[in-house]
Amino acid sequence: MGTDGPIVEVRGLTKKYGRFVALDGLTLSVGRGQILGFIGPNGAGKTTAIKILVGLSRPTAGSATVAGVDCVARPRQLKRLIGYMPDTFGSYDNMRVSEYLDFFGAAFGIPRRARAKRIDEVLELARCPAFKDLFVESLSHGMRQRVALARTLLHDPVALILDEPANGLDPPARIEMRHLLLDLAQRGKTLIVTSHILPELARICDRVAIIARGRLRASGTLEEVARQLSPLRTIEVLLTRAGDLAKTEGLVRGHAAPGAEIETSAAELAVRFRTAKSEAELAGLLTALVGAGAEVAQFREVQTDLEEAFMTAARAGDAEGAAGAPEEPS
Ligand SMILES: Nc1ncnc2c1ncn2[C@@H]1O[C@H](COP(=O)(O)OP(=O)(O)OP(=O)(O)O)[C@@H](O)[C@H]1O
Repeated sequence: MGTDGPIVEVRGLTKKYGRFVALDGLTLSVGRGQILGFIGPNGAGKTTAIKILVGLSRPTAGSATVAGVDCVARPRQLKRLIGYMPDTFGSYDNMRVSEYLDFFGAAFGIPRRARAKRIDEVLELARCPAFKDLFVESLSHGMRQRVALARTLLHDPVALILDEPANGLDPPARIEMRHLLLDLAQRGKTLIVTSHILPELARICDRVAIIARGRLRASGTLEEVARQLSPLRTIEVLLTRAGDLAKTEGLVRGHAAPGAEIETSAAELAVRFRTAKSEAELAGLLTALVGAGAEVAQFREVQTDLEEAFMTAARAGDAEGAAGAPEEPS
């Protein structure tokens, strides 16, 4: 996956509303078949960036391309390459799902004959062929999300931008949506997905980009992002005997930097600590523990979760704002 060079490429993208900078030099790229989780607190600039990518807004500076096509200079060509699923469905009374998709297919300029076939294909892709003859207004929220996804696929775009696709879905519908998105990536689609349900994103994304106050705070795999936001990682030592806890804590304290956070849990038979030490130094600690007779069941790094990375990035944005970033317009 992701071997053909970037499909979506954003360089130095900046958007100002008057003196207010909503997006400040955003640079990122997403490869073919990759899923990028695009996250940030409310007002971070996600929608601003998405609007530029789908050709609905012009940047103040910088550039954005999809499959090499400039999002500003060539909006007609761009619309064929990109599928955008906003977080609202709209209201469509007295319309069956097939008519709804036919309406959008026509808007995309798909000839009538091809349209009928394409509607069956996208309903298959969105795993909802049984919805075809139902009235749109009778669909549940989860069913609508699948129909919206089918609509997004009608013109066979190379890249999909999905705004909060899992929002408001119950757990089974969320799992179904997750499988659908992974399936589309497998088929070579490039996906940019925003979500406030962070554990959900962590399960499907190859990479994440975190923005706050218009600026990119961290990007890469979840592990890389965690590292960019904090050089410290959490190591957990699990023991088999309570009698080894004090000895383990002592050795960890000797190894860690002065004043380092060390937490010992008798209930879990665990010692956890935050450290910036190298792999070789950690291997040395493990050797010392075993040499001292501690029975170590596990010695491992505890992964930072996306929620924690998100909060760190948001706090960095807030601290910067408090230090004098421009105020929002009234
Ligand atoms: N047309 C506009 N005029 C002035 N300011 C705007 C305009 N559109 C957006 N903004 C401001 O730009 C900032 C970024 O907004 P944006 O909608 O991109 O955030 P977001 O990350 O999508 O937030 P959310 O998660 O709440 O949807 C906000 O402070 C917003 O008030």
